[in-house]
Amino acid sequence: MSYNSMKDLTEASSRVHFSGLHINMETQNTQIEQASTSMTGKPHKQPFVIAGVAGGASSGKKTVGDMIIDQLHDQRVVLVNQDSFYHSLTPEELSKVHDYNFDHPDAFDTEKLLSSMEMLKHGKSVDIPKYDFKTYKNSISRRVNPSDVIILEGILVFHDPRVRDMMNMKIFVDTDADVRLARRIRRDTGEKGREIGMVLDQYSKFVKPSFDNFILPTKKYADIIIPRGGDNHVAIDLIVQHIRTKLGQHDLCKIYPNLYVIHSTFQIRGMHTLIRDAQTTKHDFVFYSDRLIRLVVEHGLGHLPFTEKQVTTPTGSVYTGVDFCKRLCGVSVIRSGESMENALRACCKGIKIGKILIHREGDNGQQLIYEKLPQDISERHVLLLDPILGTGMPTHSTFPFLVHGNSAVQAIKLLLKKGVPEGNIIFLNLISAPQGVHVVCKEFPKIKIVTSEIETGLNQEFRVVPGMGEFGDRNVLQANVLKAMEVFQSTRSNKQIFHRNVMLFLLLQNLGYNAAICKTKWESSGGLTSGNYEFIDVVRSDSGTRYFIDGNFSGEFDIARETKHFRRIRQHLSRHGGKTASCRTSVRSVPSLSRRPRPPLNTTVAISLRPPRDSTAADGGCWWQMVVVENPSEVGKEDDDEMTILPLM
Ligand SMILES: Nc1ncnc2c1ncn2[C@@H]1O[C@H](COP(=O)(O)OP(=O)(O)O)[C@@H](O)[C@H]1O
Ligand SMILES: Nc1ccn([C@@H]2O[C@H](COP(=O)(O)O)[C@@H](O)[C@H]2O)c(=O)n1
Repeated sequence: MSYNSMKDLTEASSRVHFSGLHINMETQNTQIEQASTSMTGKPHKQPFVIAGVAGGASSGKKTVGDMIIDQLHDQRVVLVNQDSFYHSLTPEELSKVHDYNFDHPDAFDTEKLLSSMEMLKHGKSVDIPKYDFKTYKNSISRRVNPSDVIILEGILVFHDPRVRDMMNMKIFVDTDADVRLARRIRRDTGEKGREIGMVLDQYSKFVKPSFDNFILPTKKYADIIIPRGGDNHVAIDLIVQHIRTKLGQHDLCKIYPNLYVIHSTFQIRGMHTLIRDAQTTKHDFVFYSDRLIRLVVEHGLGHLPFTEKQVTTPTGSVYTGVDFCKRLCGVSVIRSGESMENALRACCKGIKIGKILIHREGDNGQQLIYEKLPQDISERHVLLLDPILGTGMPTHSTFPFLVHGNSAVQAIKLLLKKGVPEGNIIFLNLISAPQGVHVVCKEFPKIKIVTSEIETGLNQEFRVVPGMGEFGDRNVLQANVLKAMEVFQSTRSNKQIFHRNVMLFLLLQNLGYNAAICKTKWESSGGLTSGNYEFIDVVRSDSGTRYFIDGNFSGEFDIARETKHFRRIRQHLSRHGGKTASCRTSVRSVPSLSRRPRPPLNTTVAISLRPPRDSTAADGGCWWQMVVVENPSEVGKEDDDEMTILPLM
């Protein structure tokens, strides 16, 4: 299997991959062949398989090509014949046609063949000439559109190395010379209306010598040699199976044999759709991401070594099976990796799980690594857990500030330092960016990466796209808050007790968050009514990101007379947690709110929408007030997105 160059394949591998339903099109005798885009309307990706079929004239190349197309009836396949690229004969050549060698490489316009294949390979339609064996000319063309599989068939398709290198699969049809000659006589005297004497003359003068000199020597380039051509159904079945496998794989899997993307089904795509949707509820996010993680974990466990084991069944029969590998452990990269621990524990009862925390310190991006790993880790197989593989940048890279992805490289290096053999590490991701895959697979070729989807890439902020947001934040904190809410449901009516319980629960889980009850109180002044507000202030210990947890956030905004504007804000706040900035935006979307001073960047913001007693500032009945509480610990930080609001309805 080879792409034109490694660079081509690397580029292709960063693109969106889609495997799904395809339109079956007629591949011959049509003026327009194949649709240019898949049914999704997405841009065409590089064809996955360019199969070259070579062999002597009348060996059955076209027959084999047609049989492959027939079996790949649910895929978009196109057959291109090398015959289409025969040079048209000049009047002079035509006058001495018996002396013309049609079996010599120079008889073909190989440059045109190459450029046409390049076009198809890069997803562009191309006009391919039609050759007329009676007039010895190519006049009209047929439009061929790009497809997922391109089959190029012809006596000399393996001759030019540039054409050969475009092929992912090379097939040589090996049919006995006498069979080929018999078929040729029948074809040339019948279809082409030639004299038998002329056919035999051409055979001995050009066809046979060229076969021996140019065609047979290319047999060595073949990946598969098919004896008996179209009669060999087993060989054709195997070829079709291989093409199907390749079509279902991500391009990156072709570069890195240590990368495994779990087989995608519509069920899996459905779960991905749910967890990637920013509107998905916390419950659904946790539930479906957990289901997907279990699949990744199970797939990863499948890569562990096993020993054969026989057991006796209750019927007294002997069952020959396998025994799981016992010496294994999990290691989660804190914090997002912790969200995978439950799934691992569910699959491997009592498994030891270590932790690695890569902590960024200061603006120079200097990293500190904390670890708590099993003492005998060097003797274990390690399932390294991190749901998102992002940049994969190694340390001292151009982007020292990036912790995501970098953490993967750092964590692996630490495991190696602890004596874990590289081949004993299985890195489990839920989603992986191609950039991170390149870095990890290149630097650690013996590590296996198991993931459920490969992403399109990274955006300008080096975040994985399409991605699913900060996984750890969406999952670990939310999962624990949800758990706490469930546990302390009975105290929910008393907000003070409920908040204290949830706060203590979070602290006791040792999640790497600091939590405190935060109370704000304000006096009435300048049109604002006095009031107070309480929430749980959660701060991520490493990055300092703040979260604002309120057991009944939307309840704060319940008023008797809701207006359209008011409802819009309330819905926005109750649907999902938003960054401070988006919260401000929505507040600003109400005209009178926007006239109020914008809170400074270094403050914690509490927003209350209770009607001020003496207010005349009504937006069609919507009263509001905004309270800005200075947060001394945040002074100096100018990050607008430091605080995230997680309303819990
Ligand atoms: N296995 C086969 N048994 C009988 N006839 C065959 C077989 N394979 C091909 N043929 C016939 O031989 C001729 C040449 O086959 P084709 O597939 O066009 O060969 P090529 O493309 O190598 O020139 C065609 O008439 C075809 O029908
Ligand atoms: N005008 C022509 C052009 C080509 N040939 C013969 O066709 C054979 C290649 O076609 P296949 O379909 O069999 O691959 C080759 O052997 C040429 O001699 C011809 O006779 N006249």
